[in-house]
Amino acid sequence: MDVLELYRRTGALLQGHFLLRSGLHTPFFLQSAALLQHPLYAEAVGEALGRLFEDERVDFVIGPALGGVVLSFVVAKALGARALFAEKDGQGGMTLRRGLTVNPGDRFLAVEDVVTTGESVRKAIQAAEARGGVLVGVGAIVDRSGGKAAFGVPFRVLLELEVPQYPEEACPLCREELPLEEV
Ligand SMILES: O=P(O)(O)OC[C@H]1O[C@H](OP(=O)(O)OP(=O)(O)O)[C@H](O)[C@@H]1O
Ligand SMILES: O=C(O)c1cc(=O)[nH]c(=O)[nH]1
Ligand SMILES: [Mg+2]
Repeated sequence: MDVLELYRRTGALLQGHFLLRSGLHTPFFLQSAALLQHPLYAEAVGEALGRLFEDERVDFVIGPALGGVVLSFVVAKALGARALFAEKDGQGGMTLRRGLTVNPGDRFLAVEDVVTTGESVRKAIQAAEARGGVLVGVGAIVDRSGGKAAFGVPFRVLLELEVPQYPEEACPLCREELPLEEV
């Protein structure tokens, strides 16, 4: 599956000067919602990502809201598992709400649309582990961490993307005074 072509085709590959969740700046932003709004593309992505974990006997899939909600659903459908999502808890972490539950010992796969530092998906993992879930893998559509993200379990992705990302003080786009976009 040519994931980058899917982002391009759906207008989800943005170029400019963007502020990332981690505070880093970058000239490239992957707007996954623009891709996943298309059910057929979302389903194809879910099947491709699910296939990478089909031997893991997953009870549920979880992703950090919002980006991880649709993704969790389509991957879970492909794996015949439950689809959960974690939400920001207002204190810097993530939690399960809305009656979503974990049975102690449930094997789970964490999914993320785009991994930059991995902090967001890590918070969703912590929310599920706190309820007794056992992490068996992490999947992402795109890993743009430059090989830095690791979770202590298999981390499998559809696309590894090498894109520049800078701390604010070292950002050349800031030096050029290009307006910073918060997407
Ligand atoms: O690996 P990280 O450094 O944590 O960055 C990547 C995260 O940033 C984006 O989510 P964001 O928090 O912007 O919000 P959203 O999912 O609600 O769109 C994206 O969906 C990932 O969850
Ligand atoms: O790091 C992020 O916040 C991030 C990067 C990216 O390419 N897409 C996205 O939705 N978030
Ligand atoms: Mg997100």
